[in-house]
Amino acid sequence: MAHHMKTFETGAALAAGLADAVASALSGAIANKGAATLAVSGGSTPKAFFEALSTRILDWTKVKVTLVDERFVPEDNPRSNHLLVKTHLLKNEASAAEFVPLYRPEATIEEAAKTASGIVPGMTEPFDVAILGMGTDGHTASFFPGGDHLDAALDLSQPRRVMTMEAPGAGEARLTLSFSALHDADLLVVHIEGAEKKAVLDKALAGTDEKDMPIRAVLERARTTPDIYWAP
Ligand SMILES: O=C1O[C@H](COP(=O)(O)O)[C@@H](O)[C@H](O)[C@H]1O
Repeated sequence: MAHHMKTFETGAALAAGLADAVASALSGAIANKGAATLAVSGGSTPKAFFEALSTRILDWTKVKVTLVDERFVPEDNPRSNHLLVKTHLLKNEASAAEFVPLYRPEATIEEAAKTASGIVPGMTEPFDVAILGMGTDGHTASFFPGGDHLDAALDLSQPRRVMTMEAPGAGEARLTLSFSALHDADLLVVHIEGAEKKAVLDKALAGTDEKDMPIRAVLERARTTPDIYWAP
């Protein structure tokens, strides 16, 4: 499976290195076409990276930020990925960025997904940067093993869109970008930390069943070769 492995000695070094790479990619996109798009993941892993990226100097007024996936909960819920991004990324230099949330206060999650599909960046052309995480169950974005819409979410013939996902391991119902909206980002990163996640990655790399470990779709079929950022 094609990928570029980028290993760092510490989480702090990884956060700085990834922030530099993302800032450079965003600046390049702004120089080339006047604007840039960034999709980021939630969870516990990205906090230090977000803090580092928030200090990088670039024209953040030209950057649209959205989420790779989100729980169907409002922004003030402690489990909201929007809250995480607001707390750790949308500050310092990056406070000038425009954030476009996946969550919409619609009556149903299906309506929220439809509304978000018409608003969030990355639905008409590839993201400049997409940062994926990975759970210890091998999920990425909200592509969970056993997810009710997993097949459609991983189907690259499907349009770029925001989808709904429910799965036994997901907790709340989820909103997620489709794989078709993520796989061709100009810079595609999988950010993982710790020995446990490295073992999960090694297991994913050793097999092919995407339903068992959906991260394999990224490792095997993404048009952009992913950079895997890892620190112990
Ligand atoms: O549920 C989620 O988990 C993954 C991984 O999170 P972590 O806490 O293990 O870093 C994350 O990539 C995803 O965005 C999030 O919704």
